[in-house]
Amino acid sequence: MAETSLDGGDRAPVVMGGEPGSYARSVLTERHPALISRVRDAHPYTPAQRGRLDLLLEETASGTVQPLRPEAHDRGAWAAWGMDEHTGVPWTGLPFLWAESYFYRRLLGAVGYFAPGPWQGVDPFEPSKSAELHSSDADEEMQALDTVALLPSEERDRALLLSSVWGNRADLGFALSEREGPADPGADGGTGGAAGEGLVADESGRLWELLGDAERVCFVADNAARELLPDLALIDLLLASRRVGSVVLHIKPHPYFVSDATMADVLAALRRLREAGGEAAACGGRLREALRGGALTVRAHPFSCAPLPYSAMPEDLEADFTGSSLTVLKGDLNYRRLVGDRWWDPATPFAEAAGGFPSPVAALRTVKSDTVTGLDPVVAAELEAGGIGWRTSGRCAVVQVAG
Ligand SMILES: O=P(O)(O)OC[C@H]1O[C@](O)(CO)[C@@H](O)[C@@H]1O
Repeated sequence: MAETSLDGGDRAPVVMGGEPGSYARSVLTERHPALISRVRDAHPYTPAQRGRLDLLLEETASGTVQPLRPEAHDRGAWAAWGMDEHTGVPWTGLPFLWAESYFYRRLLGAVGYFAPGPWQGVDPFEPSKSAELHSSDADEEMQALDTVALLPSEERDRALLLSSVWGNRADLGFALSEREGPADPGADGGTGGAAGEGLVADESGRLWELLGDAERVCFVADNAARELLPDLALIDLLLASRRVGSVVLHIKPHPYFVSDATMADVLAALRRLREAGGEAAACGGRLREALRGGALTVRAHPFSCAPLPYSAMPEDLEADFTGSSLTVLKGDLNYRRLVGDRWWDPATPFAEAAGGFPSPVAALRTVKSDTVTGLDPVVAAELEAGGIGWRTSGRCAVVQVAG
C-alpha cells in the first residue's frame, strides 16, 4: 500500500487508487468507464458532448490527469484542493478519494453542466434518480410509513432510524459495480443476520440521548430518491416530535457520485411524498411547512463536493457545524471524509478517528468501501476472518457516535 497523506495525519495509510486487486482500483478502472457509457445514453447529448465523454474515457483509462480549463468557474477551488500537484499523474496513482471526486467534476464538465447554454444545470444522473424515486420499491417504502406511524414511539423511532441507515444502500453508483449488490436487510431491519452482515456497530442509544433535547441538528444528506425519502422521514420525526428545534439539511451544490442529493432532488422527493397520500403525504406537508417557516433550512456548500476530508473544511462550514448540538453524516463517502480515507484498523475507536470534528457527530452508513473504524475488536476479527469483502459488500451498516 502506497502511503501519502491528504490531511497530514500518519495514523493509517491513505487508500490509494491503484493497488492491484483493490476495490478502489476496480472503481476507477471498471465502474467509471461503465458510468461514462451510461451517461452517454442518459440524455440525447450532442456529438460534441459525446466526444468529450469519449476523451474523458480515454484519459481515465490510459492517460494522465488533465487540469480544468483556464476559464472553469471553479479552477481556483480545485487548484486549492490539489489539482496542480495531481496533474500529469495517472488516475490510478492518486488517492482514491481525490480521484473519484475529480472524476465527477470532469464528467459534469464533459456534458457542459457548468457552461452557459442549453445544457447548463442539466443533471446527467436525473433519469436514473427519477426512475428510482418513482419505482414500486419507493411506493412500498412510503406506504410503510402508515404502519410505522402506528407503532409504539420507541419502535417507531428505531424503525425510522434503521430505514434511514439502510436507505444508504440505495446508491446508484454502487449498483453499477460488478461486485455483489447490497443485501436485503430483512424483516429484522438489518439488526442481526448472518456473519458479515447487519448492524455491526450500534451506538443508537447515545444518538437518541444527543437528540433528546437538541437545539439545532445538521443533517448531511447523501443520496437522493430511496435514501433521501427515509432521511426526510427521520428529519420529520425529529422536528414533529419537538426533540429538535431546527434542522439544517446539507446537500450537494451539483450532481456528484451519481445519486447524491441536490436541491432539485429534495424538491422532487418532497413532491413524491406529498403525492403519495397517507402518512407520507402528511410527512411531506409538515416538511414543506418547516421549510417555509425556517425550522428546516437547506445548505449546499461547495466543500460538500471537495475531494478532501472534513478536517480541511473552510471556516464558514466549520462554524455551521460548531453551532449545532449534533451533526448527522449519512453514507459511505461522508464517513470516509470524516475519519480520513485510510486503511484504519477497524477496531480503532471511532471517536479517535473522527476526533476534531467541531460538534458531536453521528455516522449512519452502510459499509461500501475499505475505510472502517469503531468496531468491537471481536466483531472486527470475525469480519476480517472472512477476508475484506465485507467492507465493500454493502451488507454491513454502522450507527456510530463521537462526542
Ligand atoms: O453514496 P455513498 O454511501 O456515500 O457511497 C459512495 C461510495 O460509493 C463508492 O463510490 C463505491 O462504493 C465509494 O467510493 C463511495 O464511498
